[in-house]
Amino acid sequence: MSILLPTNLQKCPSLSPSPSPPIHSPSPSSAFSYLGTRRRCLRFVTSSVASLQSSVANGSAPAAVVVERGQIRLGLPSKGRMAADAIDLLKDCQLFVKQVNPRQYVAQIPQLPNTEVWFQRPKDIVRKLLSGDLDLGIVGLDTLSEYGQGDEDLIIVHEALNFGDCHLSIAIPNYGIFENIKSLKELAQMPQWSEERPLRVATGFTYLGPKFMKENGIQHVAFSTADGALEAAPAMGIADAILDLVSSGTTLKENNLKEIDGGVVLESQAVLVASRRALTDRKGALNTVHEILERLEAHLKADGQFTVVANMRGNSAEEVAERVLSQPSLSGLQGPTISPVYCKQDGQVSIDYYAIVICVPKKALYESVKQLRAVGGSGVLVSPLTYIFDEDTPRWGQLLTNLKL
Ligand SMILES: Nc1ncnc2c1ncn2[C@@H]1O[C@H](COP(=O)(O)OP(=O)(O)OP(=O)(O)O)[C@@H](O)[C@H]1O
Ligand SMILES: O=P(O)(O)OC[C@H]1O[C@H](OP(=O)(O)OP(=O)(O)O)[C@H](O)[C@@H]1O
Ligand SMILES: [Mg+2]
Repeated sequence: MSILLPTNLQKCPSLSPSPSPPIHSPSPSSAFSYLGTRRRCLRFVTSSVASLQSSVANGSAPAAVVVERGQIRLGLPSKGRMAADAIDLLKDCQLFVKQVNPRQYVAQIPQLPNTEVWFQRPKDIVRKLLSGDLDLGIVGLDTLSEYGQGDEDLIIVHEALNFGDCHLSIAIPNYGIFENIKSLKELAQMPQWSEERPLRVATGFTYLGPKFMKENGIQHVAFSTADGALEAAPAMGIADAILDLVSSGTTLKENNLKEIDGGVVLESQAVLVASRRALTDRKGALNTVHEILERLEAHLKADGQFTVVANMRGNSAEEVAERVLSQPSLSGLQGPTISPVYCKQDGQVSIDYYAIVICVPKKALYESVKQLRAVGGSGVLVSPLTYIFDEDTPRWGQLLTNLKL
């Protein structure tokens, strides 16, 4: 298996041995002061030339010490598909990112006064988490996996932010020698591939691609890389297959390519990621992550649910509860809330109806309405839910365990 790296990386001057640079001691200063030589010097404090070389080769930044600074830094995608959705998600959590104009790369969230937002390309968010220049970030799992390369410093705090859905998948032409190939196994077993003439795969994922092929025992593979429009590579004769992100599948279809069984490397969506070092060593980082996580969980949990209110005739709250709970989709989050509906008839206050309130998953709405009707429910009102704050935040407990706190 071989990887054809872009020539600029092969010739990168940082890959050749160089004398040790001077060591500068870190000093607290404004965010901007770390963007120049000072940060590069700081990195050398903990990075040997050898580890720096390997970091440069795999595209990640070397590990750094936690430099003191007043603000927690959250990296958000500066452009592309994820940018607007990330800001919208935070807005839905009542965290309003105040960006004066789209070309300004730093912004504030008034609700989190100790936190500043830095807009960066998704892959740079991952690199800067690793180098200690960011503490938290929102990126796609694909980008995190490719550029994070399983680094233990990266902790996924929330793995399903509900946007940026796509998968990383191998695709081959649906014509010629590939016409009847339907699976990765069949692709690997084609007699065409040998040491001298490997299966040529074009991809931007030069870490995940070879790793996946190795894990699947596929030997005769060579990777080439490009920044985009990879779907053209097979028709141009540059590659036999591609490994790229797919969401609607339109680009593959329009370029006469198909996915194959066993060819999905990764299912991806946006995730909230943090630097372990920042969470354990940076004052305030853990509190910030707790608040963001609580808001995210409350919003995302509510996002999949409707509140359903209905009236039901009955003799007592218990009797109505039994009828409601006899239906599989009507138990709500903890059970239905049932309250008497007071009516005045002939000067007398009586209770003939009970109001029931339940939360139902959006996908189960119609089924729930049918079940409500089946047990005598009427006047069904459905409204969206904004937040569900549970007693505790499950992911927070997992995070503390992960951090051994
Ligand atoms: N159809 C899709 N194609 C590519 N990415 C997608 C798709 N659907 C969702 N995504 C998500 O959006 C992320 C960002 O994609 P986008 O193309 O906007 O940025 P980028 O590729 O990192 O930047 P650039 O293309 O400018 O280098 C991807 O890493 C992935 O998580
Ligand atoms: O399944 P689909 O919905 O068709 O989406 C998949 C395409 O979208 C992305 O390309 P992008 O638009 O980022 O262009 P690029 O290839 O130039 O990066 C990705 O690299 C695929 O080419
Ligand atoms: Mg792209």
